[in-house]
Amino acid sequence: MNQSKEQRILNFVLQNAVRGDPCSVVDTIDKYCSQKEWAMNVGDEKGKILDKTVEEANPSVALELGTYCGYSAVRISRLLKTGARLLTVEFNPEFAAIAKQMIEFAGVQDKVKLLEGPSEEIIPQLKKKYEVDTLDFVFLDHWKDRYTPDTILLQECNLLRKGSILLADNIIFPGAPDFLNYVRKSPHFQCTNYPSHLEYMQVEDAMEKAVFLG
Ligand SMILES: Nc1ncnc2c1ncn2CCCCCNC(=O)c1cc(-c2ccc(F)cc2)cc(O)c1O
Ligand SMILES: [Mg+2]
Repeated sequence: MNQSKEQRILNFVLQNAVRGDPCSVVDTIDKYCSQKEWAMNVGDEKGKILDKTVEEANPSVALELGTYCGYSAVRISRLLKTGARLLTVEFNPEFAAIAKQMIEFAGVQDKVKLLEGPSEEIIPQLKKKYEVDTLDFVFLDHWKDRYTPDTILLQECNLLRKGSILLADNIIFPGAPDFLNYVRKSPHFQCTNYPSHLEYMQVEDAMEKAVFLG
């Protein structure tokens, strides 16, 4: 049975990156996906915006929606302080299996908890089942039409606190127009737009930061 693209990306990392070195895993995925096969990792240009936002948030507890191959989970967790943790949610079991191996190869498995399932099921479980009080940082990179309902769900579950930072990928391409409308119109969020480009392409894209005001 021929391999999936995600399996080919993982194999390229296992053969070319340095085990236990998150930066080399991130760079190796970018090398493969810019030279061999495009894939929907956040990529290095938007990844630098992600890095800056994670450093600004300096989170004790971070949530990622949409793990895919684990590129941004490795990218985020490499910046976390001692004792801090990232919960990352993946709906697709094949992607989750690849991401698990990617996270372990990068050596960040002690900082990352991979949760398999749809975001709308996992989010209501975070407090009781995953012992979360509030989230300091949330990276939205899953189904674009889930950004708004999940942002509302996070508020309903009291998972945000004054100053919680949300960062959303793909604001322009594929686009998340209802999310943009929702957070920019809401008195509960202070928004900032970061123009960029679609990963590995010269197509316009952007990220939106939305700080929860309580
Ligand atoms: N826990 C959960 N709950 C719900 N859905 C969940 C989930 N966990 C995963 N998913 C399911 C998300 C599937 C991937 C989401 N990301 C995307 O769809 C995405 C697409 C592009 C793209 C760009 C140009 C093109 F020509 C084609 C595609 C780029 C990106 O940066 C993207 O993030
Ligand atoms: Mg994305």
